Amino acid sequence: MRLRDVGRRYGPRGPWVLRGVDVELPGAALLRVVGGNGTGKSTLLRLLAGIDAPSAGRITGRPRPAAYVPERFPAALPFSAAGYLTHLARVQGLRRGAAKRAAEEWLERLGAGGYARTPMTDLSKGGSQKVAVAQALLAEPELLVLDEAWTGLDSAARAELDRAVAERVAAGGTVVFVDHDPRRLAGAAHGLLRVAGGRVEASALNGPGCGEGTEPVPLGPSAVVTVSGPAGASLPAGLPAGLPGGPGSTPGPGGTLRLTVAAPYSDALLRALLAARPPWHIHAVEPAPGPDPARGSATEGGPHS
Ligand SMILES: Nc1ncnc2c1ncn2[C@@H]1O[C@H](COP(=O)(O)OP(=O)(O)OP(=O)(O)O)[C@@H](O)[C@H]1O
Repeated sequence: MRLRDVGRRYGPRGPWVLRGVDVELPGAALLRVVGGNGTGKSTLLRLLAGIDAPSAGRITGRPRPAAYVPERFPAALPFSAAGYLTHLARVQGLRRGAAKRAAEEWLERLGAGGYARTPMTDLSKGGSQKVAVAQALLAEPELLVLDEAWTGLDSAARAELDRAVAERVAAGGTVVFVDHDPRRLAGAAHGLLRVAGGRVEASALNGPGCGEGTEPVPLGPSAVVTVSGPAGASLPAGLPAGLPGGPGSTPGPGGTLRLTVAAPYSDALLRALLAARPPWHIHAVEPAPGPDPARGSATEGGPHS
């Protein structure tokens, strides 16, 4: 997806909020948008999601389907939570049965199954935020745009949204998010979009071309996955490209490789390794060692397959 000389202002004589924005967003990437208050982060997200059109310039190659969780979700809708999501899934092209199942599955995953039949107008702020998140995940979007989507969710639902984000990226999608908490998905993002003075500056966080000072600080918990490759694979050069979470690798015992990844990415990383042809052999998945190096393995055992 490419933004070329994009500008946005509200009203024909309004001040330019964004101007001359020229960035390209990669696939299979998690991108964090940062910037001071009122600099235009939400404006940029609405342009990316296609909710607003640019006042100048062009946006091309938007992945489809695209989905968006707005900062403020209109909760006063004449539906139950499940009714609303089923309706949206139908609009997105799912058949009646599949739409109902997708709605129920996402409400369950987010811990909102108990109020699936509750009218939207009666939902708590947290309940309505779960519906806001569920509506964006129904159609397995290739582009997912999240504006403070974790705000108002309980910790289990926040962790579920982290997992859903990792799944979208593992499936080759682009996820762009803003969050006031700098620890949100810290260590997992592949790039930064910094909004300042009406401009947007993109920088890579993992992989080649990392700018100095833009390395992610791994504040969140990490997992270590010990693997060995298919026979004859050279380590780590033989690792499949574009692994979820951009894991770091260090040599492990007995010719194995230890991959360190932000915890929300561990399931997606395991799936990607097992889905590789030929598949990789998983020896252990354990929390990254804390300050105590004597801490043992959590799930040392045989291969997962
Ligand atoms: N619908 C609108 N009509 C008029 N002006 C708007 C509208 N939406 C945003 N703006 C203005 O555009 C500027 C950027 O707002 P935006 O919400 O995009 O910034 P932000 O960085 O997301 O802010 P915050 O950090 O407070 O969430 C602000 O001056 C805001 O007042």
